[in-house]
Amino acid sequence: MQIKVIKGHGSGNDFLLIDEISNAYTFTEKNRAELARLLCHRESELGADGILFVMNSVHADARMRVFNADGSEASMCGNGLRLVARYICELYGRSEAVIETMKADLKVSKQNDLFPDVHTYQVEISPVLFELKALPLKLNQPTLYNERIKELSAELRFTAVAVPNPHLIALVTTEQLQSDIQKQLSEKVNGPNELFPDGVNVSFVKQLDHGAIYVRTFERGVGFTNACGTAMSASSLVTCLQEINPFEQPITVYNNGGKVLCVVHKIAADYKIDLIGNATYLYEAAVEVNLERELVEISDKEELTEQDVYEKLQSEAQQIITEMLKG
Ligand SMILES: N[C@@H](CCC[C@H](N)C(=O)O)C(=O)O
Repeated sequence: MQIKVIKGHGSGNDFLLIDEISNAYTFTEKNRAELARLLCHRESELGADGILFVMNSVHADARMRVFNADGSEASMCGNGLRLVARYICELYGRSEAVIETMKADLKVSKQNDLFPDVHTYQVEISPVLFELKALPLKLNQPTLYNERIKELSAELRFTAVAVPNPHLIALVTTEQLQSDIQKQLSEKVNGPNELFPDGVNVSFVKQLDHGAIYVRTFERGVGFTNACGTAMSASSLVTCLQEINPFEQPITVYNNGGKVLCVVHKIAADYKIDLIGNATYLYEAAVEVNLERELVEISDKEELTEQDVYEKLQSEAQQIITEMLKG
């Protein structure tokens, strides 16, 4: 079969976007998982952290389904949603839209460029759930806020939160960031284990300055990525709860692929987060795929030039991270 894809990224978290609205594909559920495994494989001609399937919705402007590189489906994807936001706004000539995701309909909108000529979108991250059953995390308590998990680390304190995909977050020192603790414990909770039966996205967070943090995430179903949008949003929330950063003010979140802004809102007893960042297209391609024989071949490809300007943002962000982590 021939499939049209757009390869793009949000903070270097890269995706293949497949439009099931304008193209009459007849994918089965099995096909979507197989496509994710085959096309995202880093040794394939494409390679990505996941696939974003854009579909019609009965009650919203469009529907997003996100599949991780290992073929598992995630309930949400913050960086991916910015790409879908751009795609739908451009498709329908709009500056805002509502996108149906697995567990919520989320508002998205076009924003002023975060950096000259970098397409920028804001997406809503919600609902925010602290109940351990929402992740799920099998501990004999209802929530986990800045606490130790003895099976994972004697020194780190973790917060568990679903937005609504599952996140385990620790505020760490530079030494802990530079050690291999994150890799070890992430592999543990994303392999067969009793605590997180569905796996979890694990983030290490370092405060860099007032209103500025660095977040590195090991993503469930993928491994270390350049950035994870829901993780950066959940991490910003954790710093607000710990009174390190303010609610209702932009927090700059640096990551290995660039930077985003997060604004954490407290509405009565609930929280929601605005995630603002790039939605950059790398190329558009037509791909010949044979799922049975696991063959992928690009038949037509148009390289785009947006990445050239994005790299300026990324190198500025990288310099700041290096300087701040030294200090
Ligand atoms: N990269 C995404 C999250 C993708 C899903 C995640 N790996 C999961 O399985 O929950 C983001 O930007 O939020």
